[in-house]
Amino acid sequence: MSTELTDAGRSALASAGWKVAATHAKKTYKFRDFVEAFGWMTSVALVAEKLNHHPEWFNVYRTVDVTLTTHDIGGLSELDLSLAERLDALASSDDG
Ligand SMILES: C[C@H](O)[C@H](O)[C@H]1CNC2=NC(N)=NC(=O)C2=N1
Repeated sequence: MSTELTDAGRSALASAGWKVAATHAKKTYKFRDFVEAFGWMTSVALVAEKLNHHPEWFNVYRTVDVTLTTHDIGGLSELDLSLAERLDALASSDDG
């Protein structure tokens, strides 16, 4: 069973630009074009498989809306914070 995210963890998500709600966190990523968006999603897919924790997302052209939540606790867990950190790191490594 995952552990519920602490208040400090919630603050960390908010500071990183995530919109934090009671049961989930959301962020919109915007890339240069569809290929960059989809490339990022492909990298994220491999990380998500490794973590066994997967984003809920919606892609239109160069925009990806992401929601993070942990089903087995019906809310945010430490796994969501770990995944968020990976998503942000992969998105900033796409900058150049
Ligand atoms: C059985 C398997 O461990 C679970 O379904 C995993 C897979 N990926 C998951 N991803 C997310 N975001 N939340 C989960 O609770 C979750 N659970």
